[in-house]
Amino acid sequence: MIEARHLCKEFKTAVVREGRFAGIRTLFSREYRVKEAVQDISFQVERGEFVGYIGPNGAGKSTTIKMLTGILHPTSGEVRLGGVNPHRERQKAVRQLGVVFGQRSQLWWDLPVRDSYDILAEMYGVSAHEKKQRLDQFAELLNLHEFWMTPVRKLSLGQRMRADIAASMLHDPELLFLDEPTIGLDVHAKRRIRQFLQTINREFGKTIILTTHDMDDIEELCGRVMVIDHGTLTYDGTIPYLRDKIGLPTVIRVKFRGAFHVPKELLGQSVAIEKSAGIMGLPLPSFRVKELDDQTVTVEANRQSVNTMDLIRTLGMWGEIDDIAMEEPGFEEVIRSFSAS
Ligand SMILES: Nc1ncnc2c1ncn2[C@@H]1O[C@H](COP(=O)(O)OP(=O)(O)OP(=O)(O)O)[C@@H](O)[C@H]1O
Repeated sequence: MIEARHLCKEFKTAVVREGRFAGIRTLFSREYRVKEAVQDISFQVERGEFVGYIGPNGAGKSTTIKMLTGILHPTSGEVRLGGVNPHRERQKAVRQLGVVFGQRSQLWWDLPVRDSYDILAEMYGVSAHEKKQRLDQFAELLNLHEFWMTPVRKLSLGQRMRADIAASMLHDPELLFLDEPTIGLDVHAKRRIRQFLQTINREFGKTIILTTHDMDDIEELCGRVMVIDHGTLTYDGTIPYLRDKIGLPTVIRVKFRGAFHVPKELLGQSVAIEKSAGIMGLPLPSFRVKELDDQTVTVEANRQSVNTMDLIRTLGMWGEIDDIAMEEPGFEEVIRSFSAS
């Protein structure tokens, strides 16, 4: 559905001069600074995928999305959306493409929401019957009825986002690009938008690319995640694989029944697991005792190197285990650690 081949984007900005008449001297300056915002990015997205596109501020996410949607011309490289080049065949590309920028609305500020849909339907050649059918469906899924007749400028941020997402889907595109659609929204509004996106992906088979700083969005919605940093793609795969690759420790809380004994000197220390057959020359797998109280011991272990059953067996030697809870590292932590590494 999407094919990006060796995409690059450079921005040239004039070097700002200092001192007297700086503004005028800058205007006539021939000195430029080149920013390589996106450097040689290639990937493919299949029909029906839900892909998260994430990275730190200034990494190049919006620039990539703008190139994919045909808004920005790449300095070099090529994009194909369902076989169509969005820069050369703009009209054909926009028919199969919906775009939502969280920071900017595509609706008419002073018109009631419903009127904006009438204009968009006219622009995209959507028949009255199709428009009604789709709007009925979206109105129910996104609860648009509550602000149907309200001018866009009077909508809350959550309402505006819902109205914008419905607008982007009015011509029934196969592909939806969303740039920060949940930015600034409360938990309730985020949930509603996530549910809608899930429905159009799973039930209607739409392909979705989502850019967000909200890691819960990514974790709840995306089967695949692409990480961009300093303009280059640093990861492309699933979330569990990314977690494994980083190897952040899993936190394991063990509650004991009755008396148990953990030598106090082990607190904060690494404890080796005496497992059956270690590999010659390699250190024994270990875990770290993080906290200790009357009933529970909290330990950290890297599940890449530690077998959970071996770990539980070792903890079982300290007392009778009543309950075990495991906490995987949060996705945000995984990404932070990935970018730092
Ligand atoms: N029109 C432009 N002219 C010059 N530099 C630009 C332009 N647009 C973006 N940049 C620069 O390109 C780099 C990538 O910007 P981009 O907006 O794509 O990042 P981003 O990952 O979307 O960031 P954020 O999460 O903060 O929105 C940044 O260093 C930015 O300053």
